Amino acid sequence: MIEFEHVVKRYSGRTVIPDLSLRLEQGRITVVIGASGSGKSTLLKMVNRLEERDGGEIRFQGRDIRSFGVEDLRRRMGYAIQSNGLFPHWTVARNIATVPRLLGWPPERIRARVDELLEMLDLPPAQYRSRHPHQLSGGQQQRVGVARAMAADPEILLMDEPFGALDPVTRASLQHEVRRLHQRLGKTILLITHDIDEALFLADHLILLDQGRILQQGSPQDILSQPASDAVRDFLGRDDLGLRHLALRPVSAVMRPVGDLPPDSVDIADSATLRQALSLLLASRCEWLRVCDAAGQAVGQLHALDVLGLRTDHAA
Ligand SMILES: Nc1ncnc2c1ncn2[C@@H]1O[C@H](COP(=O)(O)OP(=O)(O)OP(=O)(O)O)[C@@H](O)[C@H]1O
Repeated sequence: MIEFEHVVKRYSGRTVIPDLSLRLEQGRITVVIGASGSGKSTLLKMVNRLEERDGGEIRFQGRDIRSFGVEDLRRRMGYAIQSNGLFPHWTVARNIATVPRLLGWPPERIRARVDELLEMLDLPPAQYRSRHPHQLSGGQQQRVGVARAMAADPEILLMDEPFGALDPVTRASLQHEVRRLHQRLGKTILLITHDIDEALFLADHLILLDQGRILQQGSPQDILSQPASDAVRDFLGRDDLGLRHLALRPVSAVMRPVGDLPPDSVDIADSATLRQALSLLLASRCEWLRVCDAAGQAVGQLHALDVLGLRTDHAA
């Protein structure tokens, strides 16, 4: 859906992106991760032409992005940024309605869409529709920023560190929200972050950027299991590689059928990751976990060695 071919970008004669080629596939979450100054925001802004490239070509739906009117292009691409960019004197509803109003949607349709998005993002419309941004928490403001980016049902969502300014708990909850929305709506998303755990959690396709060049790209699993260089290993945090692997696998992938369990076993949700399972085992000092579904029904069980990928007969 978006292709970069030998793209070059310079600022005042200084090259920040020397030669970048990549593809963003339809319906996929592509995450670009890189250190500060590696060119992530520049890459993203070249997609909606907030920055113009100096060489190469960028295509959207097979056409050079310069062949679209800038306004048309931006309406087809939702844009959510770290500082959320909400207009302080406008209500939440008006902020979300920015693009639909520009597109001349009838008021009933706008109202229905605003309410639908507020519901989707866990902000009950009756309570939040008429508030102003300063009457919201940081996390709620970010949600409204995401709702606004999605309002006119864009073909692609561009997200520049959308949860950057949030505390870890709110950040984790919004990451889950984005995953859930993506599973439900199947939108193409390009998200930028410098947080490796966020990148591994959200990405279908991960691009590691360093000084405007791609160090490696692929699925999080592929990159973790086959880092292409020491630079990539450093990027992934050498000492935490194993734990990051565990964070990508759900307990349901390795659990055994329900059977007899010692009385001190502890419950874990079937949606939890092996990393969470390991943490729970360490904290509770038990050997066995009972895996339960959302209704609390046991659906399997897990021994500590299963979590570590070391299942033996001894633990059977
Ligand atoms: N408008 C500009 N004028 C001049 N230089 C710029 C401009 N915008 C960015 N740069 C430079 O281009 C390089 C890449 O910047 P960019 O903002 O794309 O990086 P980034 O990876 O998004 O960084 P961060 O994570 O800190 O936001 C940096 O060296 C930056 O100083």
